[in-house]
Amino acid sequence: MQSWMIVVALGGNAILRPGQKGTAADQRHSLRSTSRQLVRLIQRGHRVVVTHGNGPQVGAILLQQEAGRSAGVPAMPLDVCGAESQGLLGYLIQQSLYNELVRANIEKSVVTLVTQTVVDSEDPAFSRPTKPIGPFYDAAEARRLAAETGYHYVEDAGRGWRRVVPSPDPKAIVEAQVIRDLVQQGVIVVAAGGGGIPVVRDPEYRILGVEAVIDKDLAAARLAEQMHADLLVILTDVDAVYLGYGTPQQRPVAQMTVAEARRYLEAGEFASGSMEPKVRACVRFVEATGKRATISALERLQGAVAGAAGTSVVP
Ligand SMILES: Nc1ncnc2c1ncn2[C@@H]1O[C@H](COP(=O)(O)OP(=O)(O)O)[C@@H](O)[C@H]1O
Ligand SMILES: NC(=O)OP(=O)(O)O
Repeated sequence: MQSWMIVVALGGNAILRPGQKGTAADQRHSLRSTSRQLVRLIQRGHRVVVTHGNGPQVGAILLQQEAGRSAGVPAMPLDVCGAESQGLLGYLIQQSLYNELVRANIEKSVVTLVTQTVVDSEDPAFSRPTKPIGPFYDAAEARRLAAETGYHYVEDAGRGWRRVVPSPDPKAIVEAQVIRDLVQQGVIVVAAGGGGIPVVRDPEYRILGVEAVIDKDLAAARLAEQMHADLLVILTDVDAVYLGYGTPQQRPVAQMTVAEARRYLEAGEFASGSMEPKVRACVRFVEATGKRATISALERLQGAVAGAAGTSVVP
């Protein structure tokens, strides 16, 4: 049996299902089946690093900051809210994985690491917010909120209007080496949640948090690259990447080379803000390492790792 180091990026539906409000119980419930799938990988001898999105959660934490203002509670900036979301989700994932490991009679430690991701302070993304976070609003409500707060709202993939914040490109994961050391020791690590807390370097090489939310798929690719992972797995709510998605001619892609993926990206086959960053993340990882990356649904995780389900991106 091959033992791979695998970075698994969990999509939104691994934590919250459509129609759920986002209570702790909702998130615990969804995470139970997610953890079962991850533990099956561990049973097969793979070493796993788990990363996850935070869009709904960091948006909710921001709203809680604003609600607290009237009670005189100081509001925290977006980087601190990102750190809070790593703690919130890391705790739920870590506990859920722990319980599934106990159920499977596997003795392994699980830890969550508060993780920082270096971005470029000159990244043009800072003046062009694109990352949707928090709840969905109807158009009128979004217009009212925009006028009231000065925040930016956009229509998100036909699902409603959401606040958008800057999303700079992740350059490096500050804690990558310690994550790798822990994984080599057999520890299951939850890291770089929400793409990691965005930080910039000053001329003395110190780091400082900045107000943004990083795309978790692009950050997962950086993490996988820095960890020398054997495989990057991006889990979402579709079984594969499709060409002609949403049209009567749509067809799943079982495998694409980096060159083919680039051609499809240029042709606009993948919606920006959803499938486009996932494919781009895979291209980055495969190009940098010569290894394979795969995009699939949570329920197909075992098949996707084996290369028998989902969409594989290969050199
Ligand atoms: N070409 C495509 N093939 C498959 N899915 C696509 C494509 N283009 C856009 N999508 C959309 O991408 C969505 C997954 O992106 P997103 O919701 O951002 O993922 P997650 O929250 O799981 O990270 C799918 O539900 C699908 O509607
Ligand atoms: N940070 C991030 O990409 O979160 P979502 O996947 O929830 O949008």
